[in-house]
Amino acid sequence: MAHTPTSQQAATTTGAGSTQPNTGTTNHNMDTTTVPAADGQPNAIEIAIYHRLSKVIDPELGRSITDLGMIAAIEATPHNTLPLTFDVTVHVELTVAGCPLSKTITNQINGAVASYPDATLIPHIEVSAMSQDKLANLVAQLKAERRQNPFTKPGVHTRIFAIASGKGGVGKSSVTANLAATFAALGYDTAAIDADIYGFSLPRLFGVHTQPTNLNGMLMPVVSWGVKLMSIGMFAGSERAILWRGPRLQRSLEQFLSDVWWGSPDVLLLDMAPGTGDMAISVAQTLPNAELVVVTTPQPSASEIAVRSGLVALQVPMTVRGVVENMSYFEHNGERLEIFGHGGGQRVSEQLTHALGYDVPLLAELPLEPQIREIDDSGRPAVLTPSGELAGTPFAAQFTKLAQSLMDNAK
Ligand SMILES: Nc1ncnc2c1ncn2[C@@H]1O[C@H](COP(=O)(O)OP(=O)(O)OP(=O)(O)O)[C@@H](O)[C@H]1O
Repeated sequence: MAHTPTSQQAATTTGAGSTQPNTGTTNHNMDTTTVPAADGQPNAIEIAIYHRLSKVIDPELGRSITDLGMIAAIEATPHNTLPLTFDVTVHVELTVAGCPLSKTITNQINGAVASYPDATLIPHIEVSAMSQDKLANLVAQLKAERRQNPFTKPGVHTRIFAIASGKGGVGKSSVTANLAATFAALGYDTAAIDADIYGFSLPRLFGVHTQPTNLNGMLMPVVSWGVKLMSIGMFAGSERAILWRGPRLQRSLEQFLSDVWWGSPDVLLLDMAPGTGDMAISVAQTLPNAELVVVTTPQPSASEIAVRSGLVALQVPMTVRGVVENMSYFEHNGERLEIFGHGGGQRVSEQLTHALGYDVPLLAELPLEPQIREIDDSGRPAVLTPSGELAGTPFAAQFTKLAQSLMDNAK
């Protein structure tokens, strides 16, 4: 049962007969009928706590936990012995039992209750899972709001960069991972999709060993190093079969877009399969806003095919934003050794500029560094320090410049 606090320090009674806490932060316009008080009659502390909980955001859905219906009940009762102290029990219903982020959410709820300024509150958090019906309603509501592919709606501001290469092994996935990590470290809300469905690399490069949470058929991207990620490589056996409804693999991208709750990222990167294949056409059809970034190494065998991967823009309405040359040189005793030759990136830039009729600049020339491979393979993009900040290395500086030039460059 909920009790109205008796202390004037905890609450003041308004002329309308409703009890309001005397904190300047209270939302006096809040409809108190929505406050799930245990006895249906919310008291001042319960109203104030509900308001404070409306600021707690579910990390996966990016919505307030009160909007999501996750607060099932709040009960504030005076403490048995301590004066001006209340026990506050918050009944939280998570979307899925054993949700990996439950600790984050409950810690935030604890903080919101314990830091209440007008009385001493002792938090008690009771965690359970939503009923199937409630969850189904919530997912239906979220799906209705989001509708299909969220990146093609009018007014969507997400910049989408498809990272392509002609040849495999030139470092396209490594560039995607480091660029995504750089965007996230610079403060952009960043998402990345492994569109390389047979040769997926992003889970390894980001050290992801967990599966995305499946909310009644809507998937939550896995967040690693600040980047929202989705890859076929995150699914094992039977789950993989569920994700790939039917044999039409080309639908994979559409499914990643429409079946995953992305929120509203500033940047979406797609790690494309090597080659000039169907996926590029599929991206152009599904994401008409996508811009292509072509990765090559300096050697002609890579750059010739890289040009072809950029020429897909002649067939579909897609802009090639620029070229990145990877493994350009190896620095040894202050000397730059051009192990894979010279000029591949520049050649791709010139040929695409000529063929497409607009400037396709060479955006970066990245070094070959064994350390980069070692760090990438350890599950941390090499641009980041172990604590997740941008490293103070020339390599991280080059990626920062690359990220900024991509964002500065108007579509
Ligand atoms: N600049 C670099 N210096 C050192 N190693 C690199 C560099 N870029 C990439 N690598 C390493 O080269 C290998 C191939 O890179 P990556 O997997 O990113 O290539 P890819 O183009 O995506 O290939 P595929 O499409 O076949 O998966 C990886 O082991 C990666 O760590």
